[in-house]
Amino acid sequence: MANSANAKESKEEIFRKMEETAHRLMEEYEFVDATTPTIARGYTRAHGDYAFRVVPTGEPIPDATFVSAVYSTQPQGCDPAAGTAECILHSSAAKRELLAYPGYPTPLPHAPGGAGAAQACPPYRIVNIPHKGLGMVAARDLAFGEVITNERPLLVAPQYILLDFIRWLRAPSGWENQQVALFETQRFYRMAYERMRGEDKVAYLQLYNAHAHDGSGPLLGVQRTNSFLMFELQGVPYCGVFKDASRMNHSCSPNTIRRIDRTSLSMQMFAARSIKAGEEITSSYCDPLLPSAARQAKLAPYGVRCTCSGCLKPVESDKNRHRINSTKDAVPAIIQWAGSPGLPEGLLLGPSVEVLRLIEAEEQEANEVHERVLYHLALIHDALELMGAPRPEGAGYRGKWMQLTALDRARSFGALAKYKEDREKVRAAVLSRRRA
Ligand SMILES: C[S@@+](CC[C@H](N)C(=O)[O-])C[C@H]1O[C@@H](n2cnc3c(N)ncnc32)[C@H](O)[C@@H]1O
Repeated sequence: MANSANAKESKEEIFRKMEETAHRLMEEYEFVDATTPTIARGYTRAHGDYAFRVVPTGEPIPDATFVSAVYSTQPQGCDPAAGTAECILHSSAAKRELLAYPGYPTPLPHAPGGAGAAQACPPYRIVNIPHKGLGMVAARDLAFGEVITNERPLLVAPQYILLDFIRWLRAPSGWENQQVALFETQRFYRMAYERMRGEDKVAYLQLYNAHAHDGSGPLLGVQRTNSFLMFELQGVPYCGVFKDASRMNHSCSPNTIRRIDRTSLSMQMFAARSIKAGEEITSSYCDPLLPSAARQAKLAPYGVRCTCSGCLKPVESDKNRHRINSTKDAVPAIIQWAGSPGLPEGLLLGPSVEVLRLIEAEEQEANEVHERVLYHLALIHDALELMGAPRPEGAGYRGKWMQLTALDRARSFGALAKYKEDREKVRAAVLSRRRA
């Protein structure tokens, strides 16, 4: 007992020291924001957005080094019932890029009445999960491809802490620099938080914070615990924090597929396989095809020790996942096989079916390799049909691939066009084989 009390004291002592350091260093600097009348250069105000910067007291900052952030509530005038996201953008160019996305802005896809009845009557409940805090469970049986969440983020912000200003902050050590970076980033977040609707403020602060004691501050702590990567702007990755989707716990064998819809600034989670009522709905916080030990190392900062079937039987699972991960684009090989009379019918079919079987055994249906393998199988079966050796499974593979690509409305049109093109190449190859 005495030992654990000492350990607790020393941990608290460390946190107190971290906070003191951040405060001491920040006393040396003056914080200027858009509401401060003294700000002169570079201050922008347009359409309710504003920029701010941090400057050291009494020192002019060269233009090239000042820190600014553009705050914007997005999308504007679209579908107010679906809410808006408060965006912290690292430059005006980033905002221009966000707004210039083709088709932007649109209402959420899967509007109520369609699949998005998900929102009016969610097919999930948020409940306590033993040893995991809150989590999401299926409120009813869900079929492959069903919409689970269909949500706009509460907050969009750069994935990494904006460290630029540390270049001119003369903190004595890397650790102190880090504390100041966390402290300052929290201030960036405060601006965005103040702009949120009341109910969104409450929802945001109710989210779990796994960074409560590392100097992050409550707003940044929630972002670091709950954000999903959404897109890049000017080469900078941006993440979103979601009221409901952020309640999903981790599994290395997740049962959801995640898609970002940029035209509506939203994210959808779909069932990656059948999910039974009461089953936990999960997402993966790391690359699930990494070896188990590497996954556990990536999950440690989230306080997650995964107990999915892959993590419980790592030797066999690592081997299977390595095999899945080795599946490369086989379209050129399929075309070559389709045009070569000497090659057996089952040459490429067998290995593709084997990988599909491993994907199902390892519950990796959410992985992009799943879509790739289904695509290979669709083309192989197209070739077999043209060779006069049709197999009944072909339509199933083709249908499932089409269902998967349709989940991403930005990509589905191009994917179908590529399929037509590749199928044409396969047809030409089979014809040349016949002539040979
Ligand atoms: C994004 S939140 C997920 C929702 C969270 N459980 C809650 O109560 O709001 C991430 C946090 O959930 C917990 N968590 C997520 N997946 C877990 C798992 N597989 N096992 C244990 N804890 C998990 C960890 O505390 C992690 O930092």
